[in-house]
Amino acid sequence: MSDVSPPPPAEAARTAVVIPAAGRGVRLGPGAPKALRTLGGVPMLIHAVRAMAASRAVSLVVVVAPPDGAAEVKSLLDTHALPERTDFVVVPGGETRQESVRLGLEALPPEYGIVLVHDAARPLVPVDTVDTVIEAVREGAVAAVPALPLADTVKEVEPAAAPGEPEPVLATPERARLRAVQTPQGFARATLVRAHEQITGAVTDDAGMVEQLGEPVVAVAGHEEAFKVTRPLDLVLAEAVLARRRLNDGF
Ligand SMILES: Nc1ccn([C@@H]2O[C@H](COP(=O)(O)OP(=O)(O)OP(=O)(O)O)[C@@H](O)[C@H]2O)c(=O)n1
Ligand SMILES: C[C@](O)(CO)[C@H](O)COP(=O)(O)O
Repeated sequence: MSDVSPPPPAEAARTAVVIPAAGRGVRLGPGAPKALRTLGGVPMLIHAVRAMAASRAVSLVVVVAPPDGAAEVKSLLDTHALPERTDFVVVPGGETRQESVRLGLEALPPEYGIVLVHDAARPLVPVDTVDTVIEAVREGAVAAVPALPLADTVKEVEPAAAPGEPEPVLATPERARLRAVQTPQGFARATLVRAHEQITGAVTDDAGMVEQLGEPVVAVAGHEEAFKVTRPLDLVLAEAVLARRRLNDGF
């Protein structure tokens, strides 16, 4: 598998990526904002930016930095090697992921018809997954999400009133119909912008907002290495995946 994708067809709509990177990383534990913590000595955000810029279809990456960290993020982008064919913009983020994505969308120049949203917290997504999402949108999907089948059985419960109390199980959804969705999620820009203008309730992903508009969303093949670094154990896994890649690449 190459770590850079083939060039896009000349007539394809231009594609930009918004990377929300403004979260604190509370579940990861005390320390710097999650996106600025290192993996293999390189900030997680830089891994995520490189993963997006590895797609030749991507010509702009908008990084949504921690609200007081835009200068630091700009300096990180200046001091790490990144492809010259890609432009980079940094904007300060907001209180929630949703608000951070909206601020990133507002920074997009008009010529970008396709927008991907990718968590800085998914630093190791392979370029093939990025290209699969872009391809689905180019071929006419309004929204496309990378997704994987589940290994665990999932239960719907009545959430406990206090932590540690038993939770009554309400239902067991049919696992074969469930998917764990990842990022980058890809969109026709106009639809994603409309979703961020109209949908105000709490959501956990951008595709969910598009679903609330009544627009169709398709799931495409995700990848195990696109996992989200959320808790301390995820960092251990991410370091191991990175070490294996470096060994395979011979550096
Ligand atoms: N106000 C926020 C909150 C989150 N994010 C980003 O959204 C992505 C997914 O969020 P998550 O993994 O939940 O990150 P955190 O919010 O940092 O984690 P936690 O909930 O543990 O604090 C991350 O890249 C995070 O930086 C953001 O840009 N702005
Ligand atoms: C967008 C996302 O990564 C899709 O799985 C996920 O919903 C983000 O959730 P988080 O709690 O903000 O990390």
